[in-house]
Parts: sequence; structure tokens; C-alpha cells
Amino acid sequence: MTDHALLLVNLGSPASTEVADVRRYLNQFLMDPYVIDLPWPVRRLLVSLILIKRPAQSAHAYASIWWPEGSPLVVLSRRLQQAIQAQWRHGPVELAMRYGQPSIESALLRLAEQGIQQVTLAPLYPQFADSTVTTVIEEAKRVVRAHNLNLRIAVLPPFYDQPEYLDALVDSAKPYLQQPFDHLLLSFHGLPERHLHKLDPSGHCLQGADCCRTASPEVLAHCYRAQCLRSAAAFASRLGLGPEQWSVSFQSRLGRAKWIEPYTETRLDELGKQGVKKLLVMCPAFVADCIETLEEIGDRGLEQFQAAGGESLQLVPCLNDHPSWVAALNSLSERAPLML
Ligand SMILES: C=CC1=C(C)c2cc3[nH]c(cc4nc(cc5[nH]c(cc1n2)c(C)c5CCC(=O)O)C(CCC(=O)O)=C4C)c(C)c3C=C
Ligand SMILES: [Fe+2]
Ligand SMILES: [Fe+2]
Repeated sequence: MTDHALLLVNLGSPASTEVADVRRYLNQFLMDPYVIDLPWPVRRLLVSLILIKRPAQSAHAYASIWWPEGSPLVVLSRRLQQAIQAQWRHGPVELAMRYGQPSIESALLRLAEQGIQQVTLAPLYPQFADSTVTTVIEEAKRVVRAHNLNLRIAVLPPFYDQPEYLDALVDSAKPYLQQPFDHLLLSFHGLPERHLHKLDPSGHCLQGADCCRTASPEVLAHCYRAQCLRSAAAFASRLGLGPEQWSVSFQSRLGRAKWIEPYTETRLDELGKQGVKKLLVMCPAFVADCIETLEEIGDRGLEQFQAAGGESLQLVPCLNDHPSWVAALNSLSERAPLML
């Protein structure tokens, strides 16, 4: 059978490091109601305010990590696509970005034109969030409806607790963990607390320090923070790390709203002040290195840590196109259930 495609979807990047391209990308990204979940007029006003200064700042940050071939996130996702093509036995493997190019729309239209009957949609996010997973699924549904495409769609569910993902994380991190280090910080992308409350009609989330550990399966299915903590604990347990050797934090806060804690910035400061000298940082919510890992942690995080008394910060690369991850993603995608 060669009519069943795999469509990998990552977040996306600006087309270039020009301020105008970064502004266009940020506008598309932040105007997504799953990312800034406020009524349209409020969202429009807020995003317009963000777009006054942010594009120039972000363009500068992107320029500091950009590769000759383009955005690291896009280049690394392309490498993953090429590597997994050798393993996916059912048809072509395509790559799309939720924001910017190549779009989900262009990828699905290309597949439909080739006579593809079924697509396994793989949002490349281990932990569930509306701002990542739901928006990809909704965009794919919109495209199928708008173009009346005759496609069956399966969706790869969040894989935060799946052995293949956790084992791939261990394999990819092992060379770094074998070097001497004082502490391992697992820094996940952050999320406004509001996003958690919205998906938790039971009112369990963020009530008490232990809520993520005591989440019922229903709450866990939509609680990004609880899923991050499960991934972190499973990873640490596979490596036999003791509770003092590692901790979790959440990065990339934007705006004034309260985001899930502890913040990475705060942890970097605390760890430096507590006498940690050699820090390892991993970012398990990202499957490909990007501005958030390379610039926010690798550059700015290092400065913060050193200012607090730390010596070295070793950023562990994301899964990227590590052979264990390629095999893991292939096998997880094989099991993806049909949605449409
Ligand atoms: C309200 C704002 C944001 C939410 C919510 C959010 C959730 C979220 N994002 C990722 C993964 C990535 N985000 C990236 C960049 C990025 N994220 C935001 C804002 C929110 N993210 C902004 C404004 C940016 C752009 C960079 C900047 O200007 O600082 C990236 C990297 C993109 C790249 O080109 O390298 C990724 C990947 C997750 C997983 C997530 C929810 C859990
Ligand atoms: Fe983000
Ligand atoms: Fe929760």
C-alpha cells in the first residue's frame, strides 16, 4: 500500500530574519485563537501592541541562531522528514508548519493531488496543549472541509508517556549525562495558567502544590503541566537520577498573565545561587532545536546562570533527527488512530 502518507507538523518559523517577515509570522501565530485565547477585538489589540516592539527584538534573536540553510527548526524538521521516509512503508512523508511555510494547506493539497487516500497527521508535540496540538488538528480539518478532500485522517496523540519517546530522549541525552554535571534542569515551554483552567471543568488544576501528581486520567489527558511532569519523572527514573539531581521549569513566558511555574529564569537564578556550577539543560517539549532552546536557553540562559554564580550551562540537543527518535516516531505513527 503506498496511498497512506505521514504528515509531520511542527510550529514554524519566520521566512527570514528580516523584521517584516518576523512581524508577519508573529501576527499569524499570535492571532491564532488557540494561542491567545481572548475574544477577537481584545486579541487584535493585544497582538498589535506586541507587534510594536517584539518583531525587532525577535528578529535580532533569530539572526543570532539562524543557519545558512534557514531556521534551525525548519531545517531540523526537514532532516527528520528525510530520515523517517526510509522507515514509513505506506507512502510519502510530508512536512508542514502550522505558521509560515510549508503550510498544512499546501501539504494536504499536494497529497490529495497525488491520489493519497489516508493521512496520518503527526503534530510534533509530546505534551498536549490547545495552542499546539488542537490548532494543528483544527487547521487540517478546515482544509479538508474547505477543499472537500477525500482523505481519511489519523492523528498521532500526545506521546509524553510513551516508552518510545522516553527511550529516545534517554538515548539522545546519554552522551551529555555521562559527563560530570551538578544538576539537570528539564525546561519545558510554558503556558498561561488560563489555558489549563479552561480545559479542566473539574477545577483540579493548580489547586495545591501536588495537583499534577494526583490528576485523574480525565484531567491528565488535557493538563499540559501534568504531562510535562510525567515525562520528566519517567525520564529521570529511566536514568536512575535522584530527586536532588534534577528539576523541572517552564520557559518562554510572554506578556503579563500568570504562566505555569516554576519559571526557568527563576530556576536558573536559584540554581546559580545555590552553588550549582555545571548545569545541564534539556528541553523535552521541543523535538527540534529552535529559537527557544538555542537562544533563550543556550545564550540568554547561560548569561543568567553565570550572573547568579554558575559556571557552565550545557544545552542538551533536542531529539532532532536522532536515529532512536526517527524509529520512535515511525512506530508511534503506525499506531495513530483514525479521526476523520
Ligand atoms: C501566548 C503565547 C504563546 C503560547 C501559548 C505558546 C505555546 C507554545 N509554543 C510552543 C513551541 C514553540 N514556541 C516557539 C516560539 C514562540 N512561542 C511564542 C509564544 C507562545 N507560545 C512566541 C511569541 C514565539 C516566537 C519567538 C519569539 O518571538 O520569542 C517555538 C520556536 C519557533 C522557531 O522559529 O524557532 C516553538 C517550537 C509550545 C510547545 C507551546 C505550548 C506548550
Ligand atoms: Fe511558543
Ligand atoms: Fe493540572
